[in-house]
Amino acid sequence: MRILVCKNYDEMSKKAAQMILSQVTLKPNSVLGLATGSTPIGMYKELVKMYNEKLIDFSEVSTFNLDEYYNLPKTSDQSYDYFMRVNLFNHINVKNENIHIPNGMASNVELECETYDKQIKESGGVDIQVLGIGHNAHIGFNEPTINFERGTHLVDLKESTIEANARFFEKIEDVPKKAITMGTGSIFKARKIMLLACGDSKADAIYNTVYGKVIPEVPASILQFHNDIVLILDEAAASKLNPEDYKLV
Ligand SMILES: N[C@@H]1[C@@H](O)[C@H](O)[C@@H](COP(=O)(O)O)O[C@@H]1O
Repeated sequence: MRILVCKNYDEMSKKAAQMILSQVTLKPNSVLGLATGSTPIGMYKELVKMYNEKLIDFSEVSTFNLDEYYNLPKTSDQSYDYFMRVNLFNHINVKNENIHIPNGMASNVELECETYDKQIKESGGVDIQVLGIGHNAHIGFNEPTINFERGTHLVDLKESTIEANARFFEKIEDVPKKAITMGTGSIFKARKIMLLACGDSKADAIYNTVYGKVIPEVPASILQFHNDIVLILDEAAASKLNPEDYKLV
């Protein structure tokens, strides 16, 4: 695991955007695995800036998002589809047909999950997967559980995740109780993984991800086994790590 620690959120966001820039420059038809949550918003802002400065071209890029709430229409301003359009897709030249986000309103969820996995495979697989992390070390919406799920699936959200995400909704009762998420297995298949975390509320999850046992109760711990993973953290999220294990950037 490579761990880079940045002074603050803005530096973390810039570093992350530079990695996407390098990826897309080297391979213009890259397949990007994208994440939602508040953590990557700064990175998306940087990417939009780079696009406006003509430093990056998304015309051949494909994207696959990690997850979507179940039973929440795309048009809801809390859907991840809406989030991605507002924070990134509406501002860059990615082609609509190259954007993939699980359909949380699918009437046949099993088929939706199978199709999503098939589409990832047919695209050639994810070149770089962006991840945030939940307080309980969930990645995508892979909650702590008793086994690592391979592919895209429907998941029951933990009470703590519902509480953490309630800040985006008017009231906690409005937070969906289920979501469709890529499996830990699908995430792990990405050629490169970049996990972003900021703030001291993520310090324990990061500590367990880096030093803990590799167990499905700590979903992100499986990343210890990936051979091309970088954690980009701010100082607060890295505060429980041994400074010998990271590089200050
Ligand atoms: N499904 C998303 C995750 O992909 C994200 O990593 C997590 C953390 O979000 P935040 O970055 O807002 O802390 O939130 C949600 O649960």
